[in-house]
Amino acid sequence: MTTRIFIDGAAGTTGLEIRDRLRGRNEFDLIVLDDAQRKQAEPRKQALVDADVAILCLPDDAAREAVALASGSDTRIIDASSAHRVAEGWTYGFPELTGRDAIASAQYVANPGCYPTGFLALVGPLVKAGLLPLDWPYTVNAVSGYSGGGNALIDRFCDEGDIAYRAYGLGLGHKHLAEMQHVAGLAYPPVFSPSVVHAHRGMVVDVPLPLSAMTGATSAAFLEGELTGFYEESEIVTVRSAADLPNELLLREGAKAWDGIDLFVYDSQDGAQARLVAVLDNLGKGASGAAIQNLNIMCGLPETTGLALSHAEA
Ligand SMILES: NC(=O)C1=CN([C@@H]2O[C@H](COP(=O)(O)OP(=O)(O)OC[C@H]3O[C@@H](n4cnc5c(N)ncnc54)[C@H](OP(=O)(O)O)[C@@H]3O)[C@@H](O)[C@H]2O)C=CC1
Ligand SMILES: CC(=O)N[C@@H](CCC(=O)OP(=O)(O)O)C(=O)O
Repeated sequence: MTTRIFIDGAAGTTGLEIRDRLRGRNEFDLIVLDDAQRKQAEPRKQALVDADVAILCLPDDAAREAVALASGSDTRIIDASSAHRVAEGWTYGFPELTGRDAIASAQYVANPGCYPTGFLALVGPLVKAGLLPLDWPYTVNAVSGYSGGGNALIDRFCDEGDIAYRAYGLGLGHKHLAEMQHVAGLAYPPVFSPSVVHAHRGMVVDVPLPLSAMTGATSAAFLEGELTGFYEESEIVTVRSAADLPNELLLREGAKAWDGIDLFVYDSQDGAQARLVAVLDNLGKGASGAAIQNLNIMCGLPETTGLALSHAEA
């Protein structure tokens, strides 16, 4: 029997990528609304109720509305927005951290934000293992491709063709802070500096660590060893070994879709400082790839089915 899937927001950046990845998969039947209906409450409600799994690729308010429209039905929901990531009754859809069993049995799964995916992939296992302190004010510097801002930011970067770099979140209240703090169990929200560069997709999330000043932190070698062990079984997360660290990390303007994530641990010669760095695709493991991974797990399928795990895949 096939699983009926409704992507609410299928015409948007994240929704289109999910639709492309699901196309041709015979485990699924897609419920599709035409352009005249896709924003109307009644057809959306019907599609939400008819679906076995609904994937919300909507702004936060519309995602809350979709959950209300589906209420009372058995429909399982994967929400790609930030509306429910720290909400009661929702399972955080980061299988490597949350555990696959919790996702497999959940009705409501909140897909992680793109920046938190990089931050939590790095810091989550290390604070859990007690190798980094919970009560440290972490900082996060990150760059994203402009597709991270959805159609509106894509249009802006394409129309105003001369924007090379955009720093934002300057009010220090970015919507991803809550999930970074909550999921890692940190005492403080990180100081977060997000930015956008003139590339369609891809992101680098960088967590600097002044190790020698951090009570309760260990050496970079231990951090790398812990991450390597933690992700040993993963086909999605790769920890690059200290012997194999590139001396520059690049985003390419024309990068293809990629659902993996690479983690790096850099340190200074005297071991006093380190940088934890995650490189991922904001639309891959940062959004659509993660949604597909969660969908696979919820449907009892191998978690990497349909994922693009080689850098060269389109
Ligand atoms: N882009 C990314 O890298 C990531 C995005 N996300 C999250 O995923 C969600 C979708 O983002 P993204 O795809 O980038 O955004 P887009 O703006 O590209 O797409 C959103 C889509 O939702 C549609 N929409 C808006 N309101 C309604 C409504 N009331 N009913 C039905 N459809 C509606 C929009 O239609 P229209 O354009 O006609 O208004 C559009 O097609 C957001 O919550 C975003 O934060 C999460 C991780 C990464
Ligand atoms: C470049 C850019 O604008 N990025 C988005 C985050 C994309 C993302 O992860 O979105 P959600 O958390 O809403 O799902 C932002 O900073 O708001």
